[in-house]
Amino acid sequence: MTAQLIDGNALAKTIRAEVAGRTAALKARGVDPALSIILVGSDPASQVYTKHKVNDSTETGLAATLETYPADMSEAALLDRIRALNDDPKVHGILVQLPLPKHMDSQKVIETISPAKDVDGFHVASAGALMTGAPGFWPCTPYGCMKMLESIGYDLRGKHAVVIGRSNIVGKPMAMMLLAKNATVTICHSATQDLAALTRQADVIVAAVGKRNILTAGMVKPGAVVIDVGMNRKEDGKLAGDVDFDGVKEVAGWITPVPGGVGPMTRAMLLVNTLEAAERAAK
Ligand SMILES: NC(=O)C1=CN([C@@H]2O[C@H](COP(=O)(O)OP(=O)(O)OC[C@H]3O[C@@H](n4cnc5c(N)ncnc54)[C@H](OP(=O)(O)O)[C@@H]3O)[C@@H](O)[C@H]2O)C=CC1
Ligand SMILES: Nc1nc(=O)c2c([nH]1)NC[C@@H]1CN(c3ccc(C(=O)N[C@@H](CCC(=O)O)C(=O)O)cc3)C=[N+]21
Repeated sequence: MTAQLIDGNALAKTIRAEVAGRTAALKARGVDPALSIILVGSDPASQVYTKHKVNDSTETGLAATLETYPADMSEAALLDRIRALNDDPKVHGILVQLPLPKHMDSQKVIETISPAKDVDGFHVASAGALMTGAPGFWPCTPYGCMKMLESIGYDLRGKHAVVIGRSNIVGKPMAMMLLAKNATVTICHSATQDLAALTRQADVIVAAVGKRNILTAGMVKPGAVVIDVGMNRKEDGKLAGDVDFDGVKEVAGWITPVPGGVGPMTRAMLLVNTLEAAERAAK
């Protein structure tokens, strides 16, 4: 193996410790940072993820409440519940776990969350703030990827970053964050022609597609930094990313594993955003 590993578990642990310290300081000033998580339906994966988020929060001293509702809850009832949380000064962050049941309009639900409490960073106002460089919450997954690059002291200025995937929650905000650090950014998607020709020119590659082995060794320039956002279930039930880890690690300079890479960082950045929301509310 030539690549050095960027350990998401270890970095997330450091970040959680920082959050715990800042949370204690805020509590000493009489503000109890609080996150409300809403889960609609009983998707097993979502149940596991939301439980993880509650445990992470409690561990760092943040108060997290998980509200679960039946899959047939009406959209109107969910919007009413979000508005009540918007108006509750004791609640600093609101997260509605995705995906929502099919009869709901996810974007409408997200736009109902107050931007001041949008700790997922999915609101159109949060997206606009990121695009224009205004203060606002950054989506946790790309934010975590930026922290991983920062942790290795990587200077993005003038570097070519290739992002594979253009979703509103990962690919697009990732590209904006890299651009803000003065990288030259290429965004690839399902209609991209000759993906390999583009990735071979990249100093940094972020894979956020949701397909195994979308990035293989022959597509990577020696020494490049490879960040794997993908989460796929293998036939044996184990998690795998979008990157052919065993092949790419022989070529890349740095690489993130799955599991233990971007996933734990996403959860850590949710805590950072929630704490930030509480600190802003306390001002
Ligand atoms: N680690 C973490 O914390 C998180 C991980 N994830 C994981 O990251 C992955 C991406 O998530 P998300 O952005 O929500 O997914 P989406 O399905 O919303 O987006 C996938 C993107 O990949 C593009 N794409 C599909 N096929 C190809 C291809 N052959 N070549 C190039 N691009 C392609 C799509 O292009 P087009 O737009 O043209 O359709 C789309 O832009 C998933 O595996 C998800 O599970 C997501 C969130 C958090
Ligand atoms: N409103 C909302 N916000 C989200 O941020 C959100 C969401 N909905 N819906 C689902 C996706 C997915 N997501 C993950 C985050 C961390 C891990 C994670 O910690 N993964 C561990 C492994 C966990 C395991 O073993 O299953 C790892 O990669 O090491 C996984 C998935 C957040 N999402």
